[in-house]
Amino acid sequence: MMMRNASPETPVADHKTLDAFLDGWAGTDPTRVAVSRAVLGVCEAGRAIAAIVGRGALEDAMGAQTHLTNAGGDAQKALDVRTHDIVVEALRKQPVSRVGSEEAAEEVVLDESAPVAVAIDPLDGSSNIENNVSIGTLFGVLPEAGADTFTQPGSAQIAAGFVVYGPATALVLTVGEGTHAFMLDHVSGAFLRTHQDIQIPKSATEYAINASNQRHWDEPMRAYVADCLAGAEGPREKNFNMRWVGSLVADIFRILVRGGVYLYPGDGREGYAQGRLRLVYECNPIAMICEQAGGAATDGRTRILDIKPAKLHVRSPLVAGSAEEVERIARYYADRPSKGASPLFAKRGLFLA
Ligand SMILES: O=P(O)(O)OC[C@H]1O[C@](O)(COP(=O)(O)O)[C@@H](O)[C@@H]1O
Ligand SMILES: [Mg+2]
Ligand SMILES: [Mg+2]
Repeated sequence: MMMRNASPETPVADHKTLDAFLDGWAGTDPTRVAVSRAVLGVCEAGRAIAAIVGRGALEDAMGAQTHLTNAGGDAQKALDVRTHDIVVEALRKQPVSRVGSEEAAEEVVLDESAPVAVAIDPLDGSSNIENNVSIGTLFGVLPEAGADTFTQPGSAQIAAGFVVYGPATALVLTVGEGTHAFMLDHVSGAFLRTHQDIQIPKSATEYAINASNQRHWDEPMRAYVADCLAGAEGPREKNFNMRWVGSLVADIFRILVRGGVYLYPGDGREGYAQGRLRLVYECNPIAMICEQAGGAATDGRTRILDIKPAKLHVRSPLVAGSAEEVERIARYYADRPSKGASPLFAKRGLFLA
């Protein structure tokens, strides 16, 4: 992992506690104190969820279908519903006005006099719950703005992060001053900083996409991936590797460590015109984390953090990770019509290298 200002005076893994980090950032500023407490609330929930996930199939309420669906039309699994309840109860103890959750059609109002709100995906990577593969919790902290709270653009976020329940339970966090990672010490219960001021490598030789949807993708994405697949003999003149965990948090953690791009374009399947991911509690937190780590995030054309959501559960395509690669993909979108596949367009990729 590359570190900004790395030098003998700047430790890369100072093991500072999350509490000390947040105290240092917040000081006595009332909004920052509330943001810090909201983050600590998510982490309290994260500790509880990590303990459940760590027991795997020994736990009852995990990957079983509930026969319920969420606002996005996804079938809810037992752990989706259980983690929603855990995060809401943890945030109820903090100065949080409302929670906009993937697993509740309407926002959950807690205390309208509180200064900040939390947008959250309580359980990211639901298809991996029963597979013993990393899953996570994704969140953004927004200023309270009444009925308009969750329709603020992502640039309004004061903090964003995710907890990934993998071999280690890790918190990736930004409060607008770089992106940092903390590992959960399961013995003490503390989150300790292990990655200070993460910098995503600018260029990439690895991409993450669900390639089984290739025939449904829009034309710019098809052309981009075709050029990557052509490798050293193609217009990019270098070989690419591909990884797809199927849990956004795990794919982004890898990109923070070694670079690359995460891709979920709009596609031709019914309901997928804007891709699969939700703007407010998935794309926006990831975009702030990536930008604060020197990376970038767009919907292919527009900076994610500039998009004004029409409502809480709207979807958005996502292109996130290494800055130069995200910019290159934006050129594929700028140079191509948004619809229609043609071998001519596939060739035009040659001119974009
Ligand atoms: O199943 P697909 O189409 O490959 O999509 C996988 C993507 O969907 C997600 O699972 C969506 O998140 P949820 O699990 O919270 O619905 C991402 O974590 C992941 O990157
Ligand atoms: Mg998710
Ligand atoms: Mg989810």
